[in-house]
Amino acid sequence: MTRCAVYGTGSWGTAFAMVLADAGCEVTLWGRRAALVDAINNGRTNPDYLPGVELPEAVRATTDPARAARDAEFTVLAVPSQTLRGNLAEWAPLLPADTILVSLMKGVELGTAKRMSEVIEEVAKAPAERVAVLTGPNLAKEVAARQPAAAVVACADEAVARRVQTACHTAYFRPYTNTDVVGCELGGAVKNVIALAVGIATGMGLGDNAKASLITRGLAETTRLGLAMGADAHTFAGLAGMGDLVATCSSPLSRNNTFGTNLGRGMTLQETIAVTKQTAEGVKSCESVLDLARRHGVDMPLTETVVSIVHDGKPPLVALKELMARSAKSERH
Ligand SMILES: NC(=O)c1ccc[n+]([C@@H]2O[C@H](COP(=O)([O-])OP(=O)(O)OC[C@H]3O[C@@H](n4cnc5c(N)ncnc54)[C@H](O)[C@@H]3O)[C@@H](O)[C@H]2O)c1
Ligand SMILES: O=P(O)(O)OC[C@H](O)CO
Repeated sequence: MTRCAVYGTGSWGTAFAMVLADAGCEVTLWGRRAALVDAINNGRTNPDYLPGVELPEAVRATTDPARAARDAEFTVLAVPSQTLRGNLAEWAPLLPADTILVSLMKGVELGTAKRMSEVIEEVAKAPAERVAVLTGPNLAKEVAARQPAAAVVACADEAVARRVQTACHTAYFRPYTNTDVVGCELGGAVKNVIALAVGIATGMGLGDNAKASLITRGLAETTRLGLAMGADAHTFAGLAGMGDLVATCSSPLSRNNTFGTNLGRGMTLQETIAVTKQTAEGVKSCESVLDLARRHGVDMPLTETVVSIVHDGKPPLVALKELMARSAKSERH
């Protein structure tokens, strides 16, 4: 039986562990808290992140990272993007030498502006051919309810992407493969920033025309950044780009979208953080995405606007007026 280790017992780590188990794998989840690990092993639930969902028998949990790593053909990483480097430095010496590392994360590291696969390669000293990324429109609660979804597995080595695809293919979860790792990762990270913008628009009471315009122009600036970084433009029309933008920007299940809605309704950043129980990656990654854009000389006005509202306290109404007053442009700009 294929052995998988999943590091992170949050909503997506747990939901993806279920997918792997349903696809026939034996999964060990690593979690920080003994009480949660105990609830998973003895109660067959994750009451903190997926209450009411019964976990398959093939999902077990441990607080021991070495035990999780044992004989893992696939090592899946599902912790917040900004803690990955520190977490993986601890786990890397425990991992089997030939394990395939799979990133579920949708963020860009603050300070270095590195994508998660780059952090993994660096910290685990793994070649790109052993690092895969799984992304796409995958709201954890829907996947945990076994509602149909498609995803993308990206890896520089297509054969490795196919191995990951086989390990997580179920009747309700349909992964495609792609070799454009840069494009797939950027699609996942930048959509969180655009979901903040759409959420803010919702909170301000703006209409569907405004939201559709944000989604579309958000995709345009994601694609511009991607092309400057060597990604394939087609990726952004796929599940990692358009697909994830549509899911995240239209679903109240999205933490980024909800975070933006609260800000748009007039909550302060501190108040919004206080009511947000899970990881909303865009809050930190908007700054690292803007950093990436500047490093590559790419204009990303929506990302810049989100940073100015979230981190510089610009009132959303002022930001909206400024965006609308930008000089007229060709759509292909
Ligand atoms: N939830 C989703 O629907 C979803 C879907 C696709 C991708 N993702 C991505 O998956 C990644 C994980 O998100 P999530 O939804 O599981 O988040 P979450 O907030 O539900 O869970 C995060 C997990 O990381 C753990 N954690 C927090 N700080 C930590 C630290 N310092 N060290 C070790 N562990 C720590 C938490 O205890 C928790 O188990 C994010 O990058 C997110 O964008 C989430
Ligand atoms: O809840 P969010 O905003 O982190 O979005 C979850 C997933 O990334 C959707 O694909």
